[in-house]
Amino acid sequence: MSELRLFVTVTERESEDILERLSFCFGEEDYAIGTTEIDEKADRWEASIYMMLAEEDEVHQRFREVLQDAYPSLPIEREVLPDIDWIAKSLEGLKPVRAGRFLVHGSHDRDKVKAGDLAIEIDAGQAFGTGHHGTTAGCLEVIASVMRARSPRNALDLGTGSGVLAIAVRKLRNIPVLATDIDPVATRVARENARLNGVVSGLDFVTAPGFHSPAFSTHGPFDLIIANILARPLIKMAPQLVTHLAPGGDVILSGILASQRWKVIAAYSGAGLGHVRTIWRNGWVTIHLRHGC
Ligand SMILES: C[S@@+](CC[C@H](N)C(=O)[O-])C[C@H]1O[C@@H](n2cnc3c(N)ncnc32)[C@H](O)[C@@H]1O
Repeated sequence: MSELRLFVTVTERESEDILERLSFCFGEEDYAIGTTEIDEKADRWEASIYMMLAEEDEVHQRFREVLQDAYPSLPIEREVLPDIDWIAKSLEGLKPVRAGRFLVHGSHDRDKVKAGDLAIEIDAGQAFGTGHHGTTAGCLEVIASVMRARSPRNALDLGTGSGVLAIAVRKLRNIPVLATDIDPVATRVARENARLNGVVSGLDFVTAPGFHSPAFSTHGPFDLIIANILARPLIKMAPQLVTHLAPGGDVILSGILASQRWKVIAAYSGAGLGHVRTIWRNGWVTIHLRHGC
């Protein structure tokens, strides 16, 4: 059965407000809700809610009620999402992926890199992170926007997997990056990927569960922390993660299903971080938070 997206096109500030209103109305129900930047210069954003086609009438009616007070004449648009072609999907792993300014590709696709692309070469292997998963792609997109707007002096990639996110940070800015993973195979693969991508110096790989290593104090506190793990461990480690964050620092979290995002945001608000934005990719969300905002 087909899926549908109902959305409104507004400014960034309005999209955040509408996201709040939608979550208040739809609460713990199983609808994915999200905001997406459409045009940075024109400050055009979409606030969307996703549902099955059969639920459209009821959700549309409730969406209209949500908008009634503050945005009575805002048109609600609709988009029917394509049914997933599982055969094509199984071939996706072979294709390069674009996210923000990055093109993540396998070694067989070097010729697909165009001038202006920030290319990261990762072959599917023993560690997670080829760019195809919604969480990796979401992190890459937010990393690109944070690096555009801010000037972090160092970064931590917690749960580095293939090393793709740490490599992305180094491709954008020549700052020291600590990349850690609980899995020693991942740190070995990530180190090898960094070498393949020509970003060896300033990038340290350490095997450690959570924050259990002296490396965090030696390299931190960090202006930017990226952690693509899962909602439950992220919630648990919120207080500890924040102690390794520099004042005013940015945090990018992923590995979170759309329905879990409020619990994650609440845990990090409780630890002193403000929500900057949430982006949605294939049912997964990536959350950008900032200390003291
Ligand atoms: C979803 S993958 C993310 C990989 C890569 N950063 C990306 O975005 O594609 C999560 C990674 O976190 C690691 N991991 C899971 N729990 C961890 C923990 N408590 N401490 C450190 N790493 C952890 C896993 O071994 C895995 O490599």
